[in-house]
Amino acid sequence: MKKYVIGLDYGTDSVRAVLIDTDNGSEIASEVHFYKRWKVNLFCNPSKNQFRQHPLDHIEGLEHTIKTVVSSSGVAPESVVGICIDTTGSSPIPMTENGIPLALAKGFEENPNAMMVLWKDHTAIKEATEINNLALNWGGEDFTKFEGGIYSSEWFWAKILHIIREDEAVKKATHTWMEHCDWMTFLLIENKDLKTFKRSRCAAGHKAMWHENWNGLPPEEFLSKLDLYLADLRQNLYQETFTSDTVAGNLSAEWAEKLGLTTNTVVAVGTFDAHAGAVGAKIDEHVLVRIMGTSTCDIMISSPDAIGSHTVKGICGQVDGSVVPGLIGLEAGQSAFGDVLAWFKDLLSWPIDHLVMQSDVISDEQKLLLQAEIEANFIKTLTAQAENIPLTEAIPIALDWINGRRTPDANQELKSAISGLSLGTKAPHIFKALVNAICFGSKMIVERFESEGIKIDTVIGIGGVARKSPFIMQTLANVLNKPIKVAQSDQAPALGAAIYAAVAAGVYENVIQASQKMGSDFEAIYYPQKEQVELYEASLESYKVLGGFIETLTKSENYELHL
Ligand SMILES: Nc1ncnc2c1ncn2[C@@H]1O[C@H](COP(=O)(O)OP(=O)(O)O)[C@@H](O)[C@H]1O
Ligand SMILES: O=C(CO)[C@@H](O)[C@@H](O)COP(=O)(O)O
Repeated sequence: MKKYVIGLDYGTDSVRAVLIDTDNGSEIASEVHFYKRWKVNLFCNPSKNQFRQHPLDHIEGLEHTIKTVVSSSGVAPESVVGICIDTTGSSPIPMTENGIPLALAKGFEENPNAMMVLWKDHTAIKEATEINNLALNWGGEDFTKFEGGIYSSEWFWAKILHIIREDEAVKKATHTWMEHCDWMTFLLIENKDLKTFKRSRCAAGHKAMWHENWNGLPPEEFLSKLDLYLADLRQNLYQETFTSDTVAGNLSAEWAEKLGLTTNTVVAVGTFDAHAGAVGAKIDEHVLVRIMGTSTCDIMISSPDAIGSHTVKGICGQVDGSVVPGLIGLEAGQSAFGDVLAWFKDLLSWPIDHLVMQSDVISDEQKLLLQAEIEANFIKTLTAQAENIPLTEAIPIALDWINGRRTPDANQELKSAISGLSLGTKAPHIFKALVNAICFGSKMIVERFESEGIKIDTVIGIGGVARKSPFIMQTLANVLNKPIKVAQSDQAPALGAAIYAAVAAGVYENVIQASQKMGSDFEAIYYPQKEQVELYEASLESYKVLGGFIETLTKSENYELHL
């Protein structure tokens, strides 16, 4: 009997499922579901950097996408041998004693603090600073050392600390917290015992300071210095963690029926989107896989012997088995990549949204047509014009820190800046400056890996921007001065999740073997252009000077008054 697996990828705006043939990785069916509540900005407050998602958005997406790929593929339910789920992270969810997300419990349905705190929520900057100060000064082990030496407000403990201090009712009603990838996995399987449920190594290691060296999560002695709540919570979390080639459990009878599958299907331990994406793109040692979409994640793997006891500074962690079991997974990234350009598009759209679309001069029907035309050509036209501006023309210098800086050296308090504006600066000049900025931010990550002794031979790009923008990919190849291969798959993270599912179901012996057979091929390669490389080197220096200036300004005593 032929065997199939399902990979599910929960992104920022939507969830995608793919049904994959385990023989060769070919995609038999796929389906996307956009989160309904999130789409209309419910429970979010961007001016406070608050981004929450309702668990019903995730349940609806789970049911719709899996049901659709199973029925549209026409494969026999019993031939679907495994499922694996990846999600964004750190995206923790408060859970009740009965193992349900708090926002599904009576009285908490509309409370954003009872919902999933999305990776890009930066409400916990103060709490992250508190964790960093304690880790450095408490006189014991520095528990941030395998997480780049700086704990981020995007991560597990900082977010929890923030919520429980803000909301007494949520604090009282919450029994445990789960990463999004763990909750989705827990939901599908038969075993509903919170104590024995297998949590993700990837999530725990990169975001919750879990490490074998200190036998799991940071000890109560450390957590209690932050808040007694955290020390109590630790008892309801976990000690052991598992890699995604492991079976978390079999599909429950209830979900098998809902999805049109059988209880023989195994569900693998959950993971993060970027790490799954790297597997979908055939990651290997000395290969940097960049997942370039709303944000970027930069993933590498290294043998434990090569990395030894060295801790790489300023990245989002090095974790045994977070990508490939047996190897150390390294993660870095930018908090905004495509989001920098999405912000600019939004800014330029203001007169369209507030004047053109409110005008009585054109009919509603014409407005709809106009809106569709603008949407189809907005980025395309800016790109075409920006591409034609030579680098020798005055182009502003911008920073990519519009949502703070994830790496190198996390600092989510930083903001973006643009310098070098003149009366001659037009929108395409600023667009080009922003494209340069996101590529310079990428270069800083590559420089950090290399200066820390992690050799990069090949760069692979996956994700929306990698596939949709040859302009950005060419700029990136010039800035990095390295060729970049772009993976063919539209759904590399979901494909990577499917690869984990195939190993968990016993179809392949290990992740590398399965990834070689099932991983994505490549559709394009961008080579650096010599003269451009030299010109970009000069602009990179200006980016570093501007960055240094903004960092100093942010630290200065009176700066907040000017915000
Ligand atoms: N042609 C393009 N040029 C530049 N940015 C783009 C282009 N197409 C999409 N984007 C950006 O890509 C991001 C979405 O990336 P995608 O990988 O599809 O989603 P996600 O990161 O949520 O998984 C958005 O920020 C969008 O602005
Ligand atoms: O930070 C991580 C993983 O560690 C990502 O989940 C996060 O950047 C979100 O990724 P997307 O930009 O939505 O693809």
